[in-house]
Amino acid sequence: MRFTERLFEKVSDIWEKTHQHPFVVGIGTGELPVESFIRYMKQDYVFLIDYSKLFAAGAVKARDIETMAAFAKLLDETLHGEMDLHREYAERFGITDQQLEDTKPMPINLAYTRYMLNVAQNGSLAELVSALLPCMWSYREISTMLATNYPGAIEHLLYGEWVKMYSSNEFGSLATWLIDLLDRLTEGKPERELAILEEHFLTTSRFEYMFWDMVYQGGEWPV
Ligand SMILES: Cc1ncc(C[n+]2csc(CCO)c2C)c(N)n1
Repeated sequence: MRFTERLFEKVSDIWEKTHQHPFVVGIGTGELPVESFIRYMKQDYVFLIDYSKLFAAGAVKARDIETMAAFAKLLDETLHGEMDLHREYAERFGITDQQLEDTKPMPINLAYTRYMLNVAQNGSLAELVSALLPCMWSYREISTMLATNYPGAIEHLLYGEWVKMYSSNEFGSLATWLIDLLDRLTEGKPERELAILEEHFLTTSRFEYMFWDMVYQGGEWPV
């Protein structure tokens, strides 16, 4: 069995729970309150600033030029492709780029990015990829699930662009590249090392769920 198949099984419960989360379902039905989506966009924008640094760390840790170049492409894709989507949405809501950048991360957002940045600083390339992969892979699963289960989702005036971008083949292939990379990096690795990678994958899958819940519930600091 490929190592990533084992990972997929490990997180099946939390990913299933994510697919049923009212925020995710609300994007599909189009019934998500717009204030929740604005909160998500702003939090996600600052999330992506930190997240893109993980790709820079991946380029540093890579052992060959091809892998370095692929991480550099991911970095560029996030800062331009994906964050353009957020900037376009923000413009529709009358939010400036500066306001987006000045967003203060909520507790779960901060904990999630600090967890991954810590792995980026202290762990191996395989650890880094295990920690950052649920973000990319779970979005591919969520957006293709939404496009299949809610055929109108892609045309929705507000949330359609979101579903379209994340369910695109281009985005899907970025996740596939990382999945294949992790399988290559873990070939022949001892169980003691694999268990650490599995733990990172489960932890950040849980953070993904908590991120959706944070932007749905409010998720602010107590005072
Ligand atoms: C909390 C959160 N988790 C996952 C993603 C999805 N995502 C982040 S980077 C990337 C690929 C390259 O841009 C993808 C698909 C997100 N936006 N926000």
